[in-house]
Amino acid sequence: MQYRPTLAHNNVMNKETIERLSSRTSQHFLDSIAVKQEAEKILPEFVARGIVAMTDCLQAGGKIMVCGNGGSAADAQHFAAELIGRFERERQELAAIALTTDTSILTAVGNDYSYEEIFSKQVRGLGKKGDILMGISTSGNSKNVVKAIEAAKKMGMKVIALTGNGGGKIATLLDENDIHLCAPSTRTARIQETHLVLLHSLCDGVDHLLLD
Ligand SMILES: O=C(CO)[C@@H](O)[C@H](O)[C@H](O)[C@H](O)COP(=O)(O)O
Ligand SMILES: [Zn+2]
Repeated sequence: MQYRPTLAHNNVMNKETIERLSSRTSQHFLDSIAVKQEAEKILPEFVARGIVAMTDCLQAGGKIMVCGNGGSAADAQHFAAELIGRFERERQELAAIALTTDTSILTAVGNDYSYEEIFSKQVRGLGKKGDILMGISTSGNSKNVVKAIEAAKKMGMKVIALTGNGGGKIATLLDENDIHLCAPSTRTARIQETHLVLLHSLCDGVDHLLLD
């Protein structure tokens, strides 16, 4: 593929290009704000239910397992890090594990079974009744997250699902014991940006219940 010459290549500060790129960035901010404003109308009560469920689980000696693909794998790790480490305040370590990080497990299960099984086998191996599985999928359709949720529900675990796009297949797997946080957008980037606010709200709420 041949790249078009850019500002850097011809070293000319092209005003029209800067304006066009600035305008695209402004639009990203505006679109992100709009989705978050819509989410603020519908999701806080469900986030509150998620906070109570997580705090109950942790106080009873349970743990939170988190999975997702791509940007959502990064979100899973980000969230587990804030529970094990800290969010905004010092507190005890909270039992959380991202199922996206052990490359030996991921490659062995992906290679020997299938990519669809990479999270579900960890859920069956590490999970127990009373734990929570958090599945993050912007489409709601990633098969490895779907299978992890199916495995968790079979084991009597509560599920917190962060989705978008109407919830996809994942929406059909959840019941009244579970918590569904569905970002009101069909665009992956916007959904991911909303998920980050949801994850930080969950951290904040757990800290509030534990510390205040
Ligand atoms: O971050 C992005 C796009 O913004 C991508 O890496 C994205 O996470 C990947 O395409 C994922 O495989 C999408 O999976 P999902 O969110 O639909 O479950
Ligand atoms: Zn992304």
